[in-house]
Amino acid sequence: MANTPHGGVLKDLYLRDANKQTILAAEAETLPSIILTDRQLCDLELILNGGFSPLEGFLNQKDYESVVEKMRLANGLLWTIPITLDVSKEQIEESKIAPSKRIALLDPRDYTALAILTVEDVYQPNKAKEAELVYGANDLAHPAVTYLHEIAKEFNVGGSLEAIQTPSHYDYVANRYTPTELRAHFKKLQWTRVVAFQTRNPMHRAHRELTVRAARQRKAHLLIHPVVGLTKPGDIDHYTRVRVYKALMPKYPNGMAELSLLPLAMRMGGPREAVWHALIRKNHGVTHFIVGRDHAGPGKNSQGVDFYGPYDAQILVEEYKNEIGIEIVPFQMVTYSPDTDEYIPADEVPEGVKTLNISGTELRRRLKTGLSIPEWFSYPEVVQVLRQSHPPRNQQGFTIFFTGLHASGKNAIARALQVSLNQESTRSVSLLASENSRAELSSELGFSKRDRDINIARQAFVAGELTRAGAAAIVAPIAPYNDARNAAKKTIEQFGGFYLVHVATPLEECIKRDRDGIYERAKRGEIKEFTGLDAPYEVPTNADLTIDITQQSVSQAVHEIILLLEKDGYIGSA
Ligand SMILES: Nc1ncnc2c1ncn2[C@@H]1O[C@H](COP(=O)(O)OS(=O)(=O)O)[C@@H](OP(=O)(O)O)[C@H]1O
Repeated sequence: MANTPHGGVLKDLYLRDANKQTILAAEAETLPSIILTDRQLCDLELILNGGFSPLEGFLNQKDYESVVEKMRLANGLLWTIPITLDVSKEQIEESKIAPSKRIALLDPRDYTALAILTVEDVYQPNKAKEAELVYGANDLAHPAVTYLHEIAKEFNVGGSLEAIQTPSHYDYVANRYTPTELRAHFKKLQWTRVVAFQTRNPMHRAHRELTVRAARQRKAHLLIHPVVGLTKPGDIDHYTRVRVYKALMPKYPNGMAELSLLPLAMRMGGPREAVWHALIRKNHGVTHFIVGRDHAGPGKNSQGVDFYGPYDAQILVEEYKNEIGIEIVPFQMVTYSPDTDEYIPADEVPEGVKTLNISGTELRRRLKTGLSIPEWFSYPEVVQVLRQSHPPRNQQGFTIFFTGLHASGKNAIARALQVSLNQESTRSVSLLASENSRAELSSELGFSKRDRDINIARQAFVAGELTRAGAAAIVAPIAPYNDARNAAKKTIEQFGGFYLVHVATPLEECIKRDRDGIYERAKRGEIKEFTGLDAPYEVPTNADLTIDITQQSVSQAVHEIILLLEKDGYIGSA
């Protein structure tokens, strides 16, 4: 028998409202609407499918205050994380949001109406108090507190929901189960005792060992139930993680474990989040839930101290275990003993016995540099998935971003660099020459600061996309302004390497080298706002390389760039 939902009844609003969905969809067309944020979309999905039972909507003020202060809904039922629909003053005015009004809630990706909210109240949350009581500190080092203060809007709208349709998913659709579907699946498999494992990270041998031990101890089957909604900023993307989980599943004995993806927006709320996670699993029909060390931990606060103690989450779930109604399986991380070639719980390691571990940071370093990842740590199939998503530097894309005055020689160096890089067979090389970029991307733009900034942003966008795809991009605009160059760096470096090369040829030399006589025309006033004459060139202070073509040949300049790329591992074999 699957576990009883929290509050006794599974609030599957899709099932409840199935026979009026056409009418609701037609009504939604006539209503004012709110376009949901990514987090609100995740929350909505779990309210509508019963994952957040007993909630049937977003918290009204009474429930919100009670959850913040007492970890309970106003009716006394345990609930630890406030699930709120935040809106701005402008949204309230525009959509005339007020008690008893009906509002359509739209999917931000395609504006499909997913639900209708009947407004109960509109209230202003005390964000500082929420941060203190729910997350333990009003400290912006906590991602949920940053979200609260910097992303969430000023007001909350409370009210009940009617379900029109589920948000569409286009990835791993077959692995996504609603609570109703999961309960039916357990029934079909004749699973009665199920221990769920929550994760937002890739899984390796230690996790397989830990979950099998938990199943063995409780004579239960296993549900691997990872979060694929929103996790901690900087986490490995869920596409990669799901491929990892799929590579890991065959490592369990046949029939022991199932994988289901949970579209949850995590808050990294430690102890309170652990209780919330347990309630969500209970709603999915699970009977046991693993709570490990530092469950849903956000890391360190602004003083460099951990927000929560490593076992705070275990302590809180233990305190409320009767009300949660799911058996908590507290678990120590397991660690590898090379002498006996086995994994043992960290607290059972005998005195003096050597153990090995690889931290998440160390793993990321090894992936980045292409260093080996030992078999005792992970399965070759898992490592292969991680390597595909984290190719070593010599397979990653990069951008060489030249900046310098007209006729500084940057175009000649850029062209020579393109030829030189073409000798390598590993990447395609794209040169966005200044004249091409102006003609193809920015033909309507002139040379005001605003127009130049837009021109640079467009080139950065294209270079970023090329870099993301693993290519080498070379751009060579004048790019006279610091802020535009810095913005370009930010756009591009999230996808791969970025190098700013300043071709620092002095103005007098540029004028001498200017065969087309452009500077002469500018001096005569035929061209206005010309960089170096009557428009500024802000000399970069953060260039990765500075070249002066009066001192160096084109060949030498290209070689210096090649040396830089080699040093960082972008070219040559690792
Ligand atoms: N007012 C003014 N100021 C600077 N340059 C001017 C101007 N008007 C036209 N040109 C010609 O346009 C080329 C520079 O375009 P960019 O796209 O590189 O400029 S910017 O980065 O947007 O500032 C540059 O050519 P190249 O240096 O050969 O690319 C200039 O000849």
